[in-house]
Amino acid sequence: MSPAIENQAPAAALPARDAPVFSPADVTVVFVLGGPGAGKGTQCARLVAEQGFHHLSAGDLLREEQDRPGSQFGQLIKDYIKDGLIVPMEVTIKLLENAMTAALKEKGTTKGRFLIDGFPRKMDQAHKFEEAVCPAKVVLFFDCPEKVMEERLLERGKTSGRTDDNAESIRKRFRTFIETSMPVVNFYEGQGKVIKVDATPSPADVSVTTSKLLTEKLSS
Ligand SMILES: Nc1ncnc2c1ncn2[C@@H]1O[C@H](COP(=O)(O)OP(=O)(O)O)[C@@H](O)[C@H]1O
Ligand SMILES: O=c1ccn([C@@H]2O[C@H](COP(=O)(O)OP(=O)(O)O)[C@@H](O)[C@H]2O)c(=O)[nH]1
Repeated sequence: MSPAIENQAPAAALPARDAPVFSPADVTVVFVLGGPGAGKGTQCARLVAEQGFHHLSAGDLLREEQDRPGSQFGQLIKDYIKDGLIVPMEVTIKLLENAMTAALKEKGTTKGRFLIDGFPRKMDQAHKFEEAVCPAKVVLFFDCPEKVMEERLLERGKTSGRTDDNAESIRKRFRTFIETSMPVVNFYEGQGKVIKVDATPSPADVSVTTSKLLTEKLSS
């Protein structure tokens, strides 16, 4: 099943609901946050291999929808990503919900563990996702200085083909991260849900720390 969304106004993509679609008794959601280039995708891939999580990258889902022939949201997504801005939440949340439903259906189960990578990046997304889709159990936060992230992104930009891995878009993404996404990390920190990991060591070393802390937190 494709996670594509029907052509309609963003707000209409997400109907009001009395309860989340998935129960936290069945579905474990781990939000994975960190600045652009902190290594979220890299660490998610390792957690999938080691711990059998299902990995959903909000950015990847948006880029897929952007490229889907006939998508009403293609141009909108393209413009927001290039400018490092947050796409209207209804679009992203619907894509995530569809992808979660598809993943569980494919496995023929109602139970699953998801790494939701690069989301939520804004407080309204966090509230809406938890209310309409599924409450989150843990937030993994990869902490990395801008200088290191910038170097990684410029290097990634040599081969990624991404329209936002260039100096100007990177500057805009950093600003959005500080102004809009860090408040989300701080909000969950206040709820005691955040695991903060230093993202500057090698991928293998970051992975060892992440795996250990995540296992401890999920079993506490
Ligand atoms: N710990 C690390 N040390 C050095 N380079 C890394 C590390 N983690 C990731 N990278 C590289 O940095 C770039 C950004 O990593 P990525 O996982 O795509 O970050 P994000 O998903 O947070 O944007 C990639 O090219 C990746 O190979
Ligand atoms: O919930 C999300 C996640 C991503 N994005 C957009 O997708 C871009 C790339 O995000 P991704 O997580 O793929 O990459 P990162 O910036 O973390 O390297 C962001 O800058 C945003 O423009 C968004 O609008 N909403």
